[in-house]
Amino acid sequence: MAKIYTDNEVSLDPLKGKRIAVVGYGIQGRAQALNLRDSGLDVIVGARKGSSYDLAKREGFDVFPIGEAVSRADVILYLLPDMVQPEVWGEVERNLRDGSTLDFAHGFTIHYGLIRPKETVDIVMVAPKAPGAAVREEFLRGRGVPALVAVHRDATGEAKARALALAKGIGATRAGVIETTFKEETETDLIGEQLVLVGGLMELITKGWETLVEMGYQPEVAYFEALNEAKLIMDLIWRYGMKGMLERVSVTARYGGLTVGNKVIDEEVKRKMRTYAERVVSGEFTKEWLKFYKEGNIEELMKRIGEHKIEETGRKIREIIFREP
Ligand SMILES: NC(=O)C1=CN([C@@H]2O[C@H](COP(=O)(O)OP(=O)(O)OC[C@H]3O[C@@H](n4cnc5c(N)ncnc54)[C@H](OP(=O)(O)O)[C@@H]3O)[C@@H](O)[C@H]2O)C=CC1
Ligand SMILES: CC(=O)[C@](C)(O)C(=O)O
Repeated sequence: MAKIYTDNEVSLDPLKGKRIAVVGYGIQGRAQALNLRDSGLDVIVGARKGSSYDLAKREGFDVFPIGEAVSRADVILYLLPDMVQPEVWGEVERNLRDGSTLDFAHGFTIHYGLIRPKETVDIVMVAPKAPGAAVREEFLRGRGVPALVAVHRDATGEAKARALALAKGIGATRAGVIETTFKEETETDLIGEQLVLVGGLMELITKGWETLVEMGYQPEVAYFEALNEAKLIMDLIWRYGMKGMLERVSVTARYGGLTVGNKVIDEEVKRKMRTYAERVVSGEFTKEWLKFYKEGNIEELMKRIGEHKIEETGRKIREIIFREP
């Protein structure tokens, strides 16, 4: 069983008296900066001029150009998009102080050698296993989201203590933090988001919805069934596990789910999962993603699902379900 660090085992002391620069005030940057500040730590933000810069200012942070923020900090959270990190790296590297700690929320650029920090800085990772919105929302509820921590290089002799303190500062030790490596976090995160969390879920839901609609059922009924209720069932699995969920749905659903589910998501699906997982480990996915990032257009890819009929149905339903009271 992996060692899971929890709140009472971890101290913020390694970060006391240290200035933290959060570079990038986006999905993770904003959530982590707000949580760290609420935890009583000294936080500044590094951002380019634009909407994130303006938001960070509005939310009370001292905001600096990225290089200047880095030069002022002892601990730097490098929270730009993975593919952007190498492009901005020069401005960061020129301003990194010896003995500082460089933190990542995903191991991608270090694991694949896209950036190579100088020997005099720590390289650590605190990777929330959740979207940024949940990192903030759970923190405000007095809870936290689990995270992974890793030390790629310990130049200061304090790298792990600082990483665990960062995990505590964003609230992750309230849930639990597992120590890993940059390799394990990077590969499991890429595999998990492709096979299950993003790719797998989108396709399972849309193909379930399409099946119902093509059989002549109302799209809205199909949406309630295949998407809206999926979240509620997932909540049960999240809180009570698979068996706990089964104990909280009808006996008919229990039987149907247990006897049909594994015929739809069968061994052939699992074989394909393994194929695409190996593609991550071999580096083939990253090579393809690097090429697409340079030559392709992610917005074009987004259009494919954004224009899917389920989205049209969903927009209408969400306007009603989430209407202001
Ligand atoms: N999204 C998530 O929930 C999770 C993300 N992560 C990891 O966290 C890290 C940050 O990702 P995420 O928060 O999604 O990033 P975002 O896509 O939210 O972008 C973060 C910020 O980067 C800024 N930015 C984009 N391009 C540039 C540029 N060329 N120069 C300067 N600033 C730029 C944007 O500011 P502007 O407003 O100026 O465009 C934006 O605010 C990544 O390593 C990611 O893998 C890990 C777990 C979950
Ligand atoms: C939210 C999360 O952890 C993801 C899906 O891996 C990501 O956004 O990179």
